[in-house]
Amino acid sequence: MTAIGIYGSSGRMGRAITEQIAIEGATLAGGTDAGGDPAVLARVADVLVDFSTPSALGAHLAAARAARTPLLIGTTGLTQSQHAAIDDAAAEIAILQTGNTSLGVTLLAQLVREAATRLGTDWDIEIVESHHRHKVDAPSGTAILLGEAAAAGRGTILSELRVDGRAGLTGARTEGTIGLSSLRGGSVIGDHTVVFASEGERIELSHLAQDRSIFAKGAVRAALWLADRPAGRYRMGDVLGL
Ligand SMILES: NC(=O)C1=CN([C@@H]2O[C@H](COP(=O)(O)OP(=O)(O)OC[C@H]3O[C@@H](n4cnc5c(N)ncnc54)[C@H](OP(=O)(O)O)[C@@H]3O)[C@@H](O)[C@H]2O)C=CC1
Ligand SMILES: O=C(O)C1=N[C@H](C(=O)O)C[C@H](O)C1
Repeated sequence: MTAIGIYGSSGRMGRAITEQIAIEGATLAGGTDAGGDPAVLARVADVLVDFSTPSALGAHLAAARAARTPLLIGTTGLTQSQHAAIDDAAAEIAILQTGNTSLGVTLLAQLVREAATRLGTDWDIEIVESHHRHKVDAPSGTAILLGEAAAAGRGTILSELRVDGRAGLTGARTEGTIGLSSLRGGSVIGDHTVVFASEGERIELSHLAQDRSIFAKGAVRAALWLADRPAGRYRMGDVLGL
């Protein structure tokens, strides 16, 4: 039976994934938190999931690579150079990196891409996300994922179009840009709305997470799928056939 190791096992997501592994009758190889040994866990696990913190990514990638153990990266707030390090490691092991492991957001990203493809640049795209007061990164990994889907629908990459937050005398909106805005408060698990706004009409595509178990279910499903994959960088869409 496939044994799953968890980096960040005592955190909110680590605990939800531990519960999900038990619900599915899968096997838990063990877990680490700050100060743990990622290399030992990588050697005993068949597949690893990382829901910890960006500063730990380098050590987790190195451990997974050395042990040749596939790795699912759910941690958000990653830099461009960390994405380059993931690409590098994916030449040797199977890696799935995603800002959201839920089925709903994976489908939403497809819908957003489709809408952005069909609607011209006179339809402004704005992404609004809300999360609990403990979240340390903004905008959320999901907002970035949805922004990337919208940008892909417009035939480009998010960094070409992205506008983060707005304050002060900003001037009028530049056509074709994609705005990202974040709210933080209370216990919100994770809400995302992609707004397509034109003259006289507006389309809003939303996903509202009501329980962290949706991420845990997707993470366990993706980890079991990833365990047997050859080296390469994968997406949730590959797991779910979307
Ligand atoms: N992709 C997705 O679908 C989702 C992604 N996330 C992302 O997952 C990450 C974790 O979220 P959440 O569980 O809410 O956060 P928490 O703060 O609750 O948990 C983070 C965990 O990581 C541990 N940690 C810190 N440093 C290290 C380290 N060097 N090695 C191993 N573990 C370490 C912490 O341990 P300690 O307490 O000892 O510091 C803690 O147990 C965030 O980036 C979040 O955005 C969250 C939900 C869904
Ligand atoms: O930190 C969280 O809680 C979440 N993080 C992910 C993100 O940054 O998008 C996914 C989910 O929205 C919950």
